[in-house]
This record gives sequence, C-alpha cells and structure tokens, in this order.
Amino acid sequence: MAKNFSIEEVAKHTASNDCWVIIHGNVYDLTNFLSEHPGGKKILLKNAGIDATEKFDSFHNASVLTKMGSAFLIGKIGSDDSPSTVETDEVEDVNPLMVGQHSFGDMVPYSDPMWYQDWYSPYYNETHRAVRKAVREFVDKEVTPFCHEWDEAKQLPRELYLKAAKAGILGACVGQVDDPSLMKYPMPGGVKYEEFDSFHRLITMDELSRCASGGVTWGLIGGLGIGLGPIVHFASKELQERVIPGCLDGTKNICLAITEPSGGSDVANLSTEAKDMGDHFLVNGEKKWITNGVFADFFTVAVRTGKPGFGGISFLLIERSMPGVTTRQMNCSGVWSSGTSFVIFEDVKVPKSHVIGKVDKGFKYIMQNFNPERIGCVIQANRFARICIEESITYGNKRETFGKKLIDHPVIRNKLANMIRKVEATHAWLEALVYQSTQMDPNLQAIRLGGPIALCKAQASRTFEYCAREAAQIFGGLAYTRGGQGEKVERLYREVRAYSIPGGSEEIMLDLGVRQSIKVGQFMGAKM
Ligand code: HEM
Repeated sequence: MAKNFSIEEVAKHTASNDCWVIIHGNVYDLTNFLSEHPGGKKILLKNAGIDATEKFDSFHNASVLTKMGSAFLIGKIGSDDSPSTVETDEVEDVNPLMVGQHSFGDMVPYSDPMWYQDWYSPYYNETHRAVRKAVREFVDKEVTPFCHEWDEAKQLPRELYLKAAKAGILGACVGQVDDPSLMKYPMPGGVKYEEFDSFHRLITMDELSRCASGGVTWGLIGGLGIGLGPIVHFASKELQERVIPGCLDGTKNICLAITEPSGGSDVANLSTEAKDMGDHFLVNGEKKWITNGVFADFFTVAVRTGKPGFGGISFLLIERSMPGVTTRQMNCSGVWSSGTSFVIFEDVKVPKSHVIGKVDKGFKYIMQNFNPERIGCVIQANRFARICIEESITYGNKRETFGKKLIDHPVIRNKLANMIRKVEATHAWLEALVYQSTQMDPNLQAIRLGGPIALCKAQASRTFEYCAREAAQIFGGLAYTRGGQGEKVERLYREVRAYSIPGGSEEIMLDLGVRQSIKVGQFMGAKM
C-alpha cells in the first residue's frame, strides 16, 4: 500500500483531470479510468473526493475490486498508527452467540453449511477444517474472480489446472489411488493421504463450487472425476502409470465417453463398435455431450465388444494421439468453459493393452462409477443453490424498492425461506449418505446406496432449479444480463440442466431410486 491520506486531502480531488474516491477505506485515483468506466464518467465525478463505498457496493459485485482495483489504488484513509492497527493487551470481544470456536466464512445466514456457522456436527474434525480453509483461500484468489471471463472465452487456462493440482484439489477430487507415488502433490490443508476421507472430498468439491460456475467445476474436475475413476479402480498397473500422474499434476486431461447421439441414459444399448482384430481393437462410433472432450488427452470409452445389451460392453483407454480421433466443441446453454464435445472415432486402432479391466465387464464398471459421480452432482448442485441464497440475501440487503430494502418485503423473505429449507434438507441428506460411504463395505455400497443417491441427485437438481429461478426473480434484470452484479445468478440459471440431465436424468433417478430401494427392501425381508 503506497500512502496514507486524510479525508480532507481526498476531498481536494474532484475534477475530471484529478478524480479520487474512497471505497472501503482505500483511496483510488480514477482520473485515467473516467472515460473507460462502464457506468459512465459523470457518476464517478459526482462521487469524486468522498466515500463512495455504499454506492460502489450497490452497483458492482465484489470481484470488480479484486480484478481491477489494484490498477487505481493509491493508498488508504488514516495513518499507520491509527487505533485499528495498534496492538493492545485488551481481551478480544467474544460474540455471545458463539457456541464453539469454529465459525468460518462471512456468516451470511445459510450461505454455508451449518457447521461453518458454529453449529455442532458429528462429522468433522481439525483435518476437515484445514481442507475447508485451504480450498476456500485458493478458490477466492485463483478461481472466483475469473469465472466470467473464462466462461465467455469458453475455456479454462492451463495454469488453472497446474495451480489446482499443486493445491491438492485435483487429487482430493479423485481420492485414494492404489499407488500414492503416482500423485505428485499432497492433499489440501496438509491432510495426510491415508487420513483423507469422503468428507474431505465433499468439502473440497463444495468449496470449489463456491466459484458459482458449473463450467469451471465440470471443466476442472468433471472429466477427471468420472474419466479417471475406472482407471484408478479397474485398470492395469501399466495403464495407471501411463495416465494417473499427468491427470493429477494438471498437465493432462481425461474424459469419460459413454453417451452417444442416439442414447443418453440408456447405456446398455450403446453402439460404438470395437472389433477384435487379434492384437488390437478397431473402434468406430460417435460420442456426444462429452465433458472435457474438446481438450482431453485421454478418453475412457465405453464400446461394444460383444453381444447386444449390457453383457457386451467394455471400457477402452483411447488416446487423442491415436489416428482417427476427432473432437469438436458443442454449443450448449451452460457450462461453457467445460469443453463439452462431440467425439468421433474412425477406424481407431486401440492396442489390447488399453482394455480397462476385463473385456465385456464394462457395464459393471459404469454402474460402480455412477455413485461417486452422482454424489459429485449433488455437492455441486446444492452449493450452487446455496449461492443463490447467499447472493439473494446480500443483494436483498442493499437494493431498495418502494422505500424499503428488498429483504424487508415479506414476499422476498418467503422466497428465501423456501430456498433455505430445500437446501438445508438436501445438505443433511448428502452428509448422511457420505457418512454411510465412510462406514459401509465398498462392495455393498452400489446396492445399498444406489437408490438413495439417485433420489438425492434428483432432490439436489430440483432444489438448484428452484433456487436459481427464485434468485433470478429477486435479481430482476440483473439476472437477465451476463456479467456485473447478477453474474453468478445469470450463469447458474442457465447451468441448471447440466445437473438435472447428465449422470442420470431426474426422471431416471426418481424411478431408479424407488425400484432399487424396493429390491433392497425385499432382500431385507420387508413385508410389502
Ligand atoms: C475502482 C473503482 C471502480 C471500478 C474499477 C468500476 C468498474 C466498473 C465496472 C467493471 C462496471 C461494469 C459492471 C460490473 O462489472 O459490475 C461498472 C459499472 C458501474 N459503475 Fe463502476 N467502477 C468503479 C467505481 C464506481 C463508483 C465509485 C461508482 C458510483 C458511485 C460507480 C458506478 C457504476 C455504475 C452506476 C455502473 C453501471 C451498473 C449497471 O450496469 O447496473 N462505479 N463499474
């Protein structure tokens, strides 16, 4: 910080060739910004020489200062020995509402799970708090301020993958691998690899989703989470050594290619053909809506090696460098920076060493992959819904209509109440399911947890849809414009379908959830 100024000194700079303002205690020289300011020159001159914090906050979102502020910052109000910076022996005031010592975040009600706001929880310990802090710092600094420009550019910078890898976030989203030496970087928050559990993973994904961009979350960990899973769990050591290190150090990308133009949720009928040619398979077919396909180096591909139906499906590792692989970016309504792609395989020769697991056992692997994928969808969708609450409460406290703040209108509070009850109920269910996954025999999880996880995915995407709609109504025109104050809500609103359709559409999830649970009930002797 360059200099200290008094309020009187700032008040002298009110001309078009000398224009200063105070925002949040800092002094900005906006002289060279006047003609470029998107809100116009006049409004800056009207507020020149004074504290414009309240007005600034009412027209911008916080990332404007993070991104552009430093170019105009010349100092702060006060002196270095002003009372706020002088050390004293006085005991810090303790908030009488605190019941523990673990509050975290900005305390906007319901903008974080309850355990952040000092509630007791049986699930979390010091290591979870360490992950929470580390990932939040990373996302606040390296991700959130840039989501809008990455979305518009329809791609993420390579440095983001490298930085996220170094921060342990890529590794955390994948979880345990057979050979930890394949992971270059430690887990976030300094948590020991062997102590890292599903709640650490939940926190990592939840905190990452605070960036409020499905394009970023799908772009960074979407292909990784679902494409690397089959390699981690079923591939040979040789394939693991070939693929895992690059994907987890941020230099390579992987995607999962199952869906085809003719069928989404009907996986058992996929038709991409892998013909046995003796020492290799010859692959022909098309895949559609493949997350990260545009820039993926590796493709975990479901192909037909055998008879029709689920018994003839295998997983192959296909590499972009293999002749006959082409991809093109698809124009989707949301998740723009995630590289959603149409993929074509034309006479691709795939060595037999690239079979993942066993031939014709692919359907089983696909099914096992679904539970973690769906839990990932729940985490992201529910955090996005929570962001709709946070943004609406914050905006509702500054925007005034008909002589009072939005938050003082009962109709707005009613909207918030309905959003909150849905998000909190979904999060409680999510935690209960994650807890089961830390306790239950992994072989039983696909059967016992498949139904409830499917239902919870539908619950989360419906909650997200509801909250995005209500937040958009609260933000009005600002949620109808890309960028600016309504940036997060506008983007999330058009990303809802990326959670309610892939990974099992809501309709399939609701049906499966009941069917599966009835089956489990029958096995357990239910009298129905
Ligand atoms: C460091 C100082 C400032 C910077 C870097 C800045 C930057 C921006 C940017 C980037 C926008 C486009 C919308 C957005 O992205 O949020 C904008 C819009 C605007 N700004 Fe500023 N601004 C500054 C100070 C101010 C101040 C002090 C005022 C008023 C007192 C002001 C009033 C406005 C208005 C009215 C708009 C239009 C909002 C809308 O489109 O709804 N700005 N500003």
